[in-house]
Amino acid sequence: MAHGADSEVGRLRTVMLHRPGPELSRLTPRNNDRLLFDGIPWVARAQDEHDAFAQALRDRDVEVLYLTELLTETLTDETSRQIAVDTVIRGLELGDTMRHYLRGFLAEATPADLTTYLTAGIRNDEVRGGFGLVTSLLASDAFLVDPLPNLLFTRDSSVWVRDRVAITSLTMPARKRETELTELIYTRHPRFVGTPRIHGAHYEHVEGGDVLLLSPGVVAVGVGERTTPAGVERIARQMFDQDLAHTVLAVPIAQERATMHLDTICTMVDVDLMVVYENVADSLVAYAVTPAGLTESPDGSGSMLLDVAPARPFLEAAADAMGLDKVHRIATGLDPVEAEREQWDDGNNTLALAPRVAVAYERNDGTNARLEDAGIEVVRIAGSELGSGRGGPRCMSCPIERDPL
Ligand SMILES: NC(=O)NCCC[C@H](N)C(=O)O
Repeated sequence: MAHGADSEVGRLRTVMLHRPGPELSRLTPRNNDRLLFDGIPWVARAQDEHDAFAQALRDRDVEVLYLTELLTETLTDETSRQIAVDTVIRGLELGDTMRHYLRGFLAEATPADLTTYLTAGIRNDEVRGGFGLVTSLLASDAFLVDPLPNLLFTRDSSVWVRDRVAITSLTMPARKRETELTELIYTRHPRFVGTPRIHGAHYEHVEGGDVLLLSPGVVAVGVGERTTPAGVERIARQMFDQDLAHTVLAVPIAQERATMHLDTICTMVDVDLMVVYENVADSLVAYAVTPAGLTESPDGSGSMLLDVAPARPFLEAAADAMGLDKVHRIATGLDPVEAEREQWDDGNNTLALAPRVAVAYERNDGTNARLEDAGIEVVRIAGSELGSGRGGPRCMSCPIERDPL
C-alpha cells in the first residue's frame, strides 16, 4: 500500500508531526485551561525537545512530514486557499465587518503567512482594518481566530486505518478547527489526492488518540471524554463496510482529563505486548463489535447490523479477536502512586517504531525500566515542555505509513 497502517507496531516509515510554533506563544494563565494546556510552555525549549524527537525518528529512517509544510504546500493552490479562507472566516466571533476585511486580507497573504494565521490565530490588536463594533468591544488581546496549540498532537486530528485516512471529529471546541486543516491536506495536497477517506469532522465524535490498531483487522476504540458511543458505532460500520476491520473493541474509559484518550492508558510495544496503566488494567473491559449482516429495506438498500458482545476484560477480548492465546502487559508502575504520576506524564503513551522498539518520555523512569526489563528498546526523548499539553510520543505523531504486519 502506498500509505497506511494496519497495526501499532509495524515498522514506521512515514509520520506526520507538528513542530510547535507561534501558536504556543498564545497561551496565558487566563486561557490555558480553555486551550487544553496544563501550564505555559517555554516555547523555544519545546521546539528543541520536538526537534530532538523528530531527529530520533529520522535516525531510525523514518520520514518526518510536518503538518505546516504540507499545509503551506497545499495553500500554493488557489482553490485550496479559497477553501481555507472561506472556512476560517465562518467563525462566529468575527461579525460581518471583520469577516469581510479578513476575507480580503487572508486572500492576499502568502501561503506561508496564511499557514501562520490559520495555526497561530489572529488577535484583535493585530488587525489593521475591519474596525467596527467587534474590534471596539472585544478586548485587545481577544482572539478573532483562535490559535491551535494542540496541533502538536497530530494523533488526534486524523488516523490511518489500512490504506484509508479518517478525518476525525474532535470534541473540544478548542480543537475543532484542527480537522479543517487535516481535511484540506488530505483532500488537496498532491501527495494525498485521491486517498480514500472514512469518517469526517461532521460525524459523531471520534478522536485519533482513542483508536488503536491492535492487529490487522482488530481495532480498539476508547469511549470516554472524547470519543462517544455513537462515534464508535459510526466508525465501526464504516470499517466493516470497507473491509478495514473484522472486530472493533469499544473500551469505556473514565471521562477525566488524565485518561482523555485510550492511548493515555495503554499502547502496544509488540504484536502481543502492551504497556498498561496498572491502576485501571484489571477493570478495563471491552465490548466486541462485529458485523451481523444487512437489514432489508423496501427500496432494496440495506444498512449494516452490528453484533455487540457482552463486556469482557479488555486484554482477554483483545487476545481472542487477535487470534492470540494472550496479550501480555507491562505495568506503568507497580506502586500505585508511581503509576499515577507516570501515567499523568504519559508513561503509557509510547510510539512504537517497530516491534519491541518504542519512543518514550525519558522522565518516566519506572515505566521505562520495566519496558527494558521486558526486552523493549526504549528511545528516550525529553518532554518537560512538550508534556505540558498532556500528550506523549504517540499523541504527537500520526503514522502515515507502517510496514504491514
Ligand atoms: N492522544 C492524546 O492523548 N493526545 C493528547 C491531547 C492533549 C490535548 N491538550 C488535549 O487535551 O486534547
